[in-house]
Amino acid sequence: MGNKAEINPEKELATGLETVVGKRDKTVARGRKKTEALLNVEDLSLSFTQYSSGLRQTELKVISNLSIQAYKGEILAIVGSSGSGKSLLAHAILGILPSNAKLDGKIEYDGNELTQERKEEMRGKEIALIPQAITYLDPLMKVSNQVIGCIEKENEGLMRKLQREIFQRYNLKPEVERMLPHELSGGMARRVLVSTAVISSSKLVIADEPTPGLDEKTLNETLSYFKDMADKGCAVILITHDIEAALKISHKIAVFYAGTVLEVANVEDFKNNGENLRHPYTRALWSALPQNKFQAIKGHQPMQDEVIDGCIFYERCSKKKAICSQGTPQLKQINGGVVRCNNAS
Ligand SMILES: Nc1ncnc2c1ncn2[C@@H]1O[C@H](COP(=O)(O)OP(=O)(O)OP(=O)(O)O)[C@@H](O)[C@H]1O
Ligand code: NI
Repeated sequence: MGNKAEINPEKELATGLETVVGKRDKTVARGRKKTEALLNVEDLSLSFTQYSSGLRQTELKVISNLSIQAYKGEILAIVGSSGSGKSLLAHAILGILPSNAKLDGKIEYDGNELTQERKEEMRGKEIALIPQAITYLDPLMKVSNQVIGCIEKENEGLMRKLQREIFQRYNLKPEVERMLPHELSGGMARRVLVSTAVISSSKLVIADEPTPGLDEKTLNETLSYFKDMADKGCAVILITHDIEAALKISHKIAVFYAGTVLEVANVEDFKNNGENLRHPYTRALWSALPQNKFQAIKGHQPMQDEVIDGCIFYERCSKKKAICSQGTPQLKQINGGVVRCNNAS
């Protein structure tokens, strides 16, 4: 990343792309507080309609009562076990769920409801997804054309210039422009995907597990791209299994479990002995970190078709009381974070 000081893509992007992309969202309500979230997800539920034998229709609930916020200039990490609903949340925000999905609750962007129409309008422009795999790119289209996306002829020159600057910044040599996706190495592919988000001048960037299998150097490099985006004023959502990586760059950590959020903690809460963490599951994740001796907890996340009356973590919780088996605990604000636990105070 030795070229960083010579070019200033942020400035280029801020000026150039206003002209190119043209219509930015002008629906921002005036006089809103600066602290308002760029993305506000409230009480989101998601289920899939499924047909079993004899055309019997069933609803499989995969996300329930899920609330999170993302703020400009901040990185929100989303962690949690496999199947806890992390990718589906990203797909719900981008409006790319399959047709048998039923979504309830509120998704607001910049103070206004994010309808399916608005999601489609903003996808790849105002809101970008950095997918996990290069398979999301068209295998038959040159890399540079995919990074630039669909643009009007008169803007092509400016976009090519921006693309070259961004490639240079991310250490992608000029010949990469003419390559097809299968010609890229794993690291190059990741940088191409990041470039797609950067050139889009998106304000909300969602990265879905961008780091698995990376060596230490490439991992840190990838993390630094997200930090750059947040420093530039973007709201970044980083979906990851790698809590240690998340702790390096994030401001807040949302802990997902079986389709809901059990805690949103500040990164500082993970320091020292983790005693400021609010939920027993987050504390268990903390104990499972390598520096804390990988202590695991017994049991597994409930399956979607299991009916659970009380707290979703009840079976595995070491602090459970009788009340925890009856009804879902309310989401409480504690010490600058939120938690869904009867015992937290
Ligand atoms: N189209 C679908 N129909 C039915 N169930 C689905 C569908 N898509 C996803 N699911 C289920 O929803 C749950 C949440 O999936 P999701 O992909 O969001 O998990 P995740 O937290 O991203 O997991 P991972 O960490 O493994 O990527 C999973 O149990 C998955 O099997
Ligand atoms: Ni996923």
